[in-house]
Amino acid sequence: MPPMRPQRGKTPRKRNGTNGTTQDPVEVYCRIRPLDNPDDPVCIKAISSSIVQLISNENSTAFARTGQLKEYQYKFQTVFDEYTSQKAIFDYVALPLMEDLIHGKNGLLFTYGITSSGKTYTMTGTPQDQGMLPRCLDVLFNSIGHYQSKKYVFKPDKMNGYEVQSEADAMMERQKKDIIPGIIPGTPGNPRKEKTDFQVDSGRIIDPSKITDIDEDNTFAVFVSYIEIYNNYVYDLLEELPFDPITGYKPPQSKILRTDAGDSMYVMSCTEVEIKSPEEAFEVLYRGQKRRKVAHTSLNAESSRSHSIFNIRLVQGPLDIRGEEVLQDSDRLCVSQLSLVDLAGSERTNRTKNQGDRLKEAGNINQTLMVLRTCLEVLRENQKNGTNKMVPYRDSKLTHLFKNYFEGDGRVRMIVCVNPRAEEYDETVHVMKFAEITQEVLITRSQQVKFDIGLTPGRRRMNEQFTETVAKAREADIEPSLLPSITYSLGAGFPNFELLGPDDNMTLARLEDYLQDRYERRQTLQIDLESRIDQFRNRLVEFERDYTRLMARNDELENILNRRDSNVTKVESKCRNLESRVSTLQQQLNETEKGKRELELKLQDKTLRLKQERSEKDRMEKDFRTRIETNNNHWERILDEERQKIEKEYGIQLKKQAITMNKLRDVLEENTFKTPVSTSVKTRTYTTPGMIQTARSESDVSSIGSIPTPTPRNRTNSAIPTARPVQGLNRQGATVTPVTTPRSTPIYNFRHRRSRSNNEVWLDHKPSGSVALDTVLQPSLPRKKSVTKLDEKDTKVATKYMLTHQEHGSDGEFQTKYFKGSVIPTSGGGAQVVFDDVEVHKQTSPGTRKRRSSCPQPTDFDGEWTDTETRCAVAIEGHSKKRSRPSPERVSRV
Ligand SMILES: Nc1ncnc2c1ncn2[C@@H]1O[C@H](COP(=O)(O)OP(=O)(O)OP(=O)(O)O)[C@@H](O)[C@H]1O
Repeated sequence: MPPMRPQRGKTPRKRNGTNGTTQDPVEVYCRIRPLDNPDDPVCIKAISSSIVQLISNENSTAFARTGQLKEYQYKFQTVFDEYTSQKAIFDYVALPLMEDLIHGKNGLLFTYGITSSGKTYTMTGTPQDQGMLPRCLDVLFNSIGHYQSKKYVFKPDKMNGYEVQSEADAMMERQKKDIIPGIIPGTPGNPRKEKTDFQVDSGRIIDPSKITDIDEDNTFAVFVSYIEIYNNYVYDLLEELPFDPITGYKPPQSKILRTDAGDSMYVMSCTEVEIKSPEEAFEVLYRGQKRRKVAHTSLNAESSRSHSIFNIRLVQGPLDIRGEEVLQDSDRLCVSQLSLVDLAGSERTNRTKNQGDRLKEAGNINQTLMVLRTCLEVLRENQKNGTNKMVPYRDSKLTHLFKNYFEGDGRVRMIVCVNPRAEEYDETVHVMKFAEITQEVLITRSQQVKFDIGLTPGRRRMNEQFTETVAKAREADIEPSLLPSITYSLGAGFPNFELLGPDDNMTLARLEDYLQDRYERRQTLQIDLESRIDQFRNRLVEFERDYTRLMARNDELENILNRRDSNVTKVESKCRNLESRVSTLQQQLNETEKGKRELELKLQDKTLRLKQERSEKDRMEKDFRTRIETNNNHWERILDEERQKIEKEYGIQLKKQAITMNKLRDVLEENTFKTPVSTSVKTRTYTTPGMIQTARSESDVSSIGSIPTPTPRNRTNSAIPTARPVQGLNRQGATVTPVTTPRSTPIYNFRHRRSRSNNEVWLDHKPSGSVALDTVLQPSLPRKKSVTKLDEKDTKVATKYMLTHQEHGSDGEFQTKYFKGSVIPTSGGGAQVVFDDVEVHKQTSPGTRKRRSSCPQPTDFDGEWTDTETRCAVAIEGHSKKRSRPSPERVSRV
């Protein structure tokens, strides 16, 4: 690499023409902070040294949207789990940036994450467990140690650069600023020193790391500045605020960003404090922190409400040729800068419940982070697609200030801080996505800075050695020039040999002596040097031999170590796999148990409902039975009443008939006329089987309005005995039991018998209270007159008579009986009804109905019913033509 001139002291500068230069992605690290309560569920865990696993939960938005639990894995440069110490993180992340700083390169380290994820803790830490920032300061001062320049030798030029002052000027300024104001404590030039958290007596543990690879021919000065970006305004946290005895300190004014001559961004008139020790730096840090906007929120007791930027600037100036003083040339200065940025945490206002100022702050914080994200996205897109979209750096102060870093003027590292609490899942997903984008942004690698300005290297050492030797010689009262082998100096400067004239032999002799002396000394030094070179070469050979041996040994050990490391890695990855499997299984077990519990609950619920249904059914059944019983009773009572009424009427009629008969008998007796009763009875006997009612006499028929209720029959069709005399045949029509009651023999006038043609007129007698049936099967009465009460005149027009009677059957079903008969006029001018058919309609509930088998059982019928012909006839409403004899009781089942 060609030697480079150190750059002039500026903040990172945009480099043009990055073609051909190496680019590195932004290095992103992930740190998972420990839980406040170790038993809390987590949403993220490290599954290897570079991979984290993010797992959603039932409360997450993703689960609410998809109903599924999701798992994502994200890869980082390195993942630091909750057990990683601050020191380890510093060594890994910040120490290389410190090396860069000392080697003249710029760096940007920022912490990013949601509120309370440990950003401030990682950046600052506590005195007992310091974060990146105090450790950086420790390491810096450990490294530059006594190579520091005297105070005020380097001086900020207020335009983002530095000037060099002579030792004398610097001393004057020291006296003016530090020594004189120090006599009067508390004056503005020397603010009263305040004890800081990080002071040694507070138990602070100094980080012992040191960077040894340092250019000793340079002299160093450290400057720090501390700014914050609050609500998109830049404030200088180290600014001395003007004090008014009445109103107190004036509020700070926001600063503006400017571009310097080299196109680099800087905060104009920002205070830069030169510090000579870490303690001085902590004092400054503490002073700034007191001014920083921090507030209590529901998620963090001390939540940063602003983005804070702590800049460490290292100014390096080369020593002069003697290695004594810094070269008085500002162009030879090299300034490098490390910016340590503690971003404010992104937060969702619905979670923090912030109001007023806090809400406004949160809005600004989120806005700035959003701009940062957009800038990185555009940068990535430009780099990937070769486009040249404008990156909106100017949309926020933060991105505007760090524009140069993203355009390739220093190394950029980010620590993504994560709070593993399960509740933080939704926000952590966004953080992870941001980290993913950031890792894809490429930054041009800074080139190595060489501090070669053409002067002999090792000047400082030589000068120190010389000064030391001279001091020793003076102590021993020896002329330093007499110690050539030690001092390696040709002596004091060339004396003033001014020739007074061409004959000034004395001066010439002195000059000759001087030159001789100088030549001899040179010879001596030469010989000494050669012998030293020989010695050195021998030692070098020895070292080389040792080195080769040690290298071989080192290789061996490294191999062993690598093997061990790989074993450890394997075991670790196995452990992690097992752990993740255990947790997956545990999760499955939990889910299964949950499902089981739910099913058990459902079962209990169903059993309960079943019980309720059963009890409801029982109750309904009981209710239904009670209603049937009540209905039965009701109908029985009505029928009873009806029967009694008819009987009563019938009794009256009988009495009347008896009187008439008596009168008639008297008349007959008087005329000595004898009626052949038995013969007439015989001739008037019906031959129709199934006839269940006989007319008694003409007077009986004339009072047909009180037709008696048909006599119920038992299964064998034998009439159940009633009080009234009945004459009829059994179903077979074999047995005729004529009633031999001479006085009540009905007179049947065959001349009045009407034909059974289609001109039949039915008298449909439905006593009031009959229930209308909506069944399919209904008696077929083509022409009919419906009456609820029988009137004598109705019998004059009707040829057929049908009485409807409804009751509950033996099985509890509702049945309707239709008693059918022919209305036959009597010789006396009245009418009689001869019942020749009974139709029974039974109505059964489908639930309780017994299903008939397709093949009828013999027990369902008796007698003639079992033959096919009869069975067919049964199914037909009306009368079969083939049936010559009407059955006494036809049963139509509905
Ligand atoms: N690695 C850790 N070890 C122990 N405690 C931690 C760790 N990280 C964070 N904490 C603790 O968590 C709390 C919140 O941390 P911190 O203030 O650093 O969060 P933050 O991300 O800076 O939040 P904000 O963005 O609101 O400022 C603090 O009390 C801190 O001590």
